[in-house]
Amino acid sequence: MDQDALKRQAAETAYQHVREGEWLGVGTGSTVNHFIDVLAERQPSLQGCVSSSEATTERLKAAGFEVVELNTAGDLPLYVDGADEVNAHLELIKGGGGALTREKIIAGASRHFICMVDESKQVELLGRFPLPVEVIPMARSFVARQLVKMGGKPELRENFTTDNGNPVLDVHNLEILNPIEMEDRINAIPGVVTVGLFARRPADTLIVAAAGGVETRTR
Ligand SMILES: O=C[C@H](O)[C@H](O)[C@H](O)COP(=O)(O)O
Repeated sequence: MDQDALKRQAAETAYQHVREGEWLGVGTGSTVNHFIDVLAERQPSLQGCVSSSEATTERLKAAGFEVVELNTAGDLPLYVDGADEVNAHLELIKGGGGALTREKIIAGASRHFICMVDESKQVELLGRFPLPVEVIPMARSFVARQLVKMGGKPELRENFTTDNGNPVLDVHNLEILNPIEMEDRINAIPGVVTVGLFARRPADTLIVAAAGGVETRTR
């Protein structure tokens, strides 16, 4: 089975957690796009959606769903998103699509965070996927130098700014032995908007689609 079919299976499984009449937080990326396709087909009568990116907002609206600001919705019962890497503790690397900051805000505001991945995203140690760090433009070089001191190799994501208008540094070669400590250290560098490590707010439920079937794990 190809990766796209696995993503669709993970999305179908995540859909089973969607409740009519409630708010729904929706993440960003190719796996989430499958989830939005499922929403578009089933047309649940939601209270409304909160979106983590302009791209997701556009897709949700095209599928007929109302998208409101998080400020309007308040805390959410459910947030569904993908990830670039996940470990056994359901800690994640996110931000391959650059939506990390809004994703982390919505995850923080949600009671239940479901993460959907295909089996290729599972790792023992986080960090093989370059760790995205969104930075304030004037702090870009300063933050990069601090990341080098931490043993990383930051690369500016070319021709890219986030929905918040900021650049992203993709940090290679980091040994993330303690994800919570690493998240705190990087977030403490002045000029960092968000690091794409989700260790302080890991997923609550992980849906892994593999060739042998879909597995659901909870923390
Ligand atoms: O910024 C993007 C998000 O963190 C995505 O959830 C992540 O990059 C995974 O995306 P995909 O489902 O396309 O692999």
